[in-house]
Amino acid sequence: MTDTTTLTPSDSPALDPTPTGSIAVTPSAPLREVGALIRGARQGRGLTQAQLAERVGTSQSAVNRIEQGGQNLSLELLARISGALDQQLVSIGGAPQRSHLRVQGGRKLSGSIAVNSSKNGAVALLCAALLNRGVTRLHKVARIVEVDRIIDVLRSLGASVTWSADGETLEIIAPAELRLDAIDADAARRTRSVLMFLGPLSGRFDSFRLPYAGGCDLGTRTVEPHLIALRPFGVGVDAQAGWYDVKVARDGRTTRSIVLTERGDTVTENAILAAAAHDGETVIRNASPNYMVQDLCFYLELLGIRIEGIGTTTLRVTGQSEIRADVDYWPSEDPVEAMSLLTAGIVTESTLTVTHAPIEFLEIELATLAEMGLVFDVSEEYPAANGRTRLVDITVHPSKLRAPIDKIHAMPFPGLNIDNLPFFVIIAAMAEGTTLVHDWVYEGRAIHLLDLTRLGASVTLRDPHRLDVSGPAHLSGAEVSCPPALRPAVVILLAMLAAKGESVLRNVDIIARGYEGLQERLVSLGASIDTFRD
Ligand SMILES: CC(=O)N[C@H]1[C@@H](OP(=O)(O)OP(=O)(O)OC[C@H]2O[C@@H](n3ccc(=O)[nH]c3=O)[C@H](O)[C@@H]2O)O[C@H](CO)[C@@H](O)[C@@H]1O
Ligand SMILES: C=C(OP(=O)(O)O)C(=O)O
Repeated sequence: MTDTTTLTPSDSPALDPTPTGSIAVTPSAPLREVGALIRGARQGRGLTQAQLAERVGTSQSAVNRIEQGGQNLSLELLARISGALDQQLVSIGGAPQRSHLRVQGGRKLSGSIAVNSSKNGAVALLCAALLNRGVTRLHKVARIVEVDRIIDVLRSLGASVTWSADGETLEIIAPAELRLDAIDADAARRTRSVLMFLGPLSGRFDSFRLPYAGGCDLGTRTVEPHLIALRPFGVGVDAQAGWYDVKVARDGRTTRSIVLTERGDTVTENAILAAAAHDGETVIRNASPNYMVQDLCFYLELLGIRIEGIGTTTLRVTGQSEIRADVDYWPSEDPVEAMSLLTAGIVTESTLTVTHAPIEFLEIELATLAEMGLVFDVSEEYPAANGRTRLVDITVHPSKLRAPIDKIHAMPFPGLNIDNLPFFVIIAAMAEGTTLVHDWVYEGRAIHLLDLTRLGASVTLRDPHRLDVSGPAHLSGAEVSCPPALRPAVVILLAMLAAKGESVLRNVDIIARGYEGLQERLVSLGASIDTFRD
């Protein structure tokens, strides 16, 4: 049997702090049994009720009621608890269950929606917080699974990481002594970002171990650039049986020069973190000036680290072996989420406003869209809560789109963001003519976008990096299994919003890795999306 929660604009499943009026109760699974399942899974993760409550955005007493079977549960809340515990919870009939979405497509969206802070900024800031012996308070961090994974790793190392009762603020206090042997290798292996512990830890330890890094299924992503970047700090890494064995040979130098072999985002962050953790001055050349790197730099400046050249490809970082500051920081808004929401409006031919869009990191995307005939308005700029990032509101209007003359390809910032490139595939599918989309960065991301053909889009693979996309497509509903890659998964969901009739997207849990409440937020704009489990 299938349990279904229907979400429509009028009953969007506000995950209120103490969920009462639930949308649907699983009739076949008595609440007590569900409560016991949650208790078991929570205890298995070594979490207290209060810690689970923080992650879900509810109160400890609500978790207690849920575990006792005394609290009605919506499937949406169950999915959220599953996400917080990183585990499929409800297993009606035995097999572990995954979430799926049923989309009634072809509806226009309307209204306005604000962009959340970014996944990629958040993970860098969480790793950076390890450097600070004072208290770091990060405000409005997105409640996403990727953040939870890093929090799990930080907690396993002995850090105190707590969400405020309103779920708005994350407080991180690094321990006096890190418990490196107790690292949660399981959580660490599911995120590539754990690599960014290399930089901070190299400042504090002469030898340590880190589990291999994970991430989306996008093809091979080497760690070599990270090792090259950290060599000037004496960092040597031996990769063995799922672990990086790291040794740091200190040579007393107080000036270092690093030339990055790739202008990668996390490698730049690792180099900055290592430079911040070491006394003296480090010059980093071929640095990425991308949004998450800037976010990290703004936070480090608050910690007292001097960084010249923020937003450029040459950074001069003056580090300190002892950093102790109590700081509040508001991570900046996510250009990739902004692009996702803009795409929702574009492909459904809606008038939709996306507020709090970080314009510096969307300029090329907007210029490309303008070439494709998109009609849109951009508001005056206003500062983000961090006081540094420039924001705008962007309103897209229904437009007759055409293929651009030239291919669309990504470049390190200030080029078109590689994580925004997949959204251009569905946009190109709605445009008149043929567009060549070139993803030279990832060996295995373009292939996931072939799933759009299931909905009637004309997308063909020239080779693993190049897609020919012809339009305009008249999409119609279909059943698709979610690709194991975050952005392609969201692209398929957005295409389903545009496709006439009913679509089903199976196994959508990966979306929660990088987006907070995406389904609910699309529903609040007029989309019809049901969440269900088999
Ligand atoms: C947590 C985080 O912030 N993740 C982002 C970060 O990952 P991250 O910084 O980990 O990206 P990688 O280092 O894996 O780089 C992505 C791919 O691009 C290649 N490459 C990169 C730069 C370059 O100058 N030349 C080159 O060939 C790499 O070899 C790799 O195959 O950057 C990626 C590229 O913007 C984004 O997709 C990820 O969302
Ligand atoms: C590729 C991505 O992230 P990660 O580097 O975390 O795998 C992404 O955000 O699309």
